[in-house]
Amino acid sequence: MASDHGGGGAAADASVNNAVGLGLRASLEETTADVACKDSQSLPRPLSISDASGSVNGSRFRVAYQGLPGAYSEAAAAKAYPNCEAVPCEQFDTAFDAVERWLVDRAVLPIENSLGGSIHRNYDLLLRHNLHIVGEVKYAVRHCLLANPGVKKEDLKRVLSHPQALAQCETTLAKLGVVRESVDDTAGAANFIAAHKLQDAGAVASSLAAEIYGLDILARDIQDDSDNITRFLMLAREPIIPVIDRPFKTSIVFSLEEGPGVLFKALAVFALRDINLTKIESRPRKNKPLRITDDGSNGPLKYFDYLFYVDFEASMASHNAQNALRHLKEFATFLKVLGSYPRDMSEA
Ligand SMILES: O=C(O)C(=O)Cc1ccccc1
Repeated sequence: MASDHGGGGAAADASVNNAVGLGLRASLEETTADVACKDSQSLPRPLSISDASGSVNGSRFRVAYQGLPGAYSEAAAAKAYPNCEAVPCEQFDTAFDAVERWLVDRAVLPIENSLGGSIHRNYDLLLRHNLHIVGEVKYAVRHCLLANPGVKKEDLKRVLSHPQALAQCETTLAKLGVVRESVDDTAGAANFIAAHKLQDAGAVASSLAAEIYGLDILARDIQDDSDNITRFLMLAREPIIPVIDRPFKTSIVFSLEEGPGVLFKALAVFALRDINLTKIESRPRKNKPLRITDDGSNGPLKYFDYLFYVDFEASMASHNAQNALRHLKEFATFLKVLGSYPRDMSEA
């Protein structure tokens, strides 16, 4: 399992060491599952943006996630940091702020899914905040169709869930002929239908969410493909120190000049050094969406400006990766290393 904490490996983690110094290290007595299985009345209240008191109340390693207990991000946090305290947050920004303000040690961010593809908004968040990627986990998501006790499939007129979950269950939901409604997280959908005792609405969420919110499971494994893997990133205030004695991955973001072959040239810096790319994603450059160039004869031309997010299989501690990035810097108009971290080699 890929973890930047608790494994005692060679990747010295500056922020974990800080956390230990401040007494924030995870205790071993209570697991995240223990926390998640308490009844919903005693569940931790999600952090909101106004929770700036800095009241770090215990000694456990704290991992913020967006959503309510029973969300898949909570399970991903537990996979990455087995004895952590998973801290539910209303929004991703709250989770990121909580790390920046030392309220928690890590934030978890779902970034891509084998069925639904990239979670674009979360790519944008990586640049908006100044956190570092320190780990990744792949988690096999198994969706259930949930409803209040007594409600049958035929009663359902609408189904609520996270947009990725709805997309991953498209075939099942289309067969049911229900209206799909997007909400912030899967467990939030389960909580909503339970709290409002809805008789005509279901939720797509985990079996744990069914248990927590007292719902019935009408169907299990309703995702379009049984191999439904989501990749989550672990974010911290400080980068980890990369090593070369185990498989590492590095995530970067860059932008390029306009012109023929520029992306080809950028990707060649990796190909020339035999560095394998595992992901490329382009996003509009939000603070500078258009590039204006003057080609002389036709006057000013407007082009869309893009950011390219690339993951490659090498550690920033390797000369190969350093040379590739030095080469890329020669012609990239912007380049940032988002993190160099151990690859999750586990079965999802
Ligand atoms: O809403 C959740 O439970 C999440 O953690 C986000 C998500 C949604 C669907 C698949 C994977 C992660």
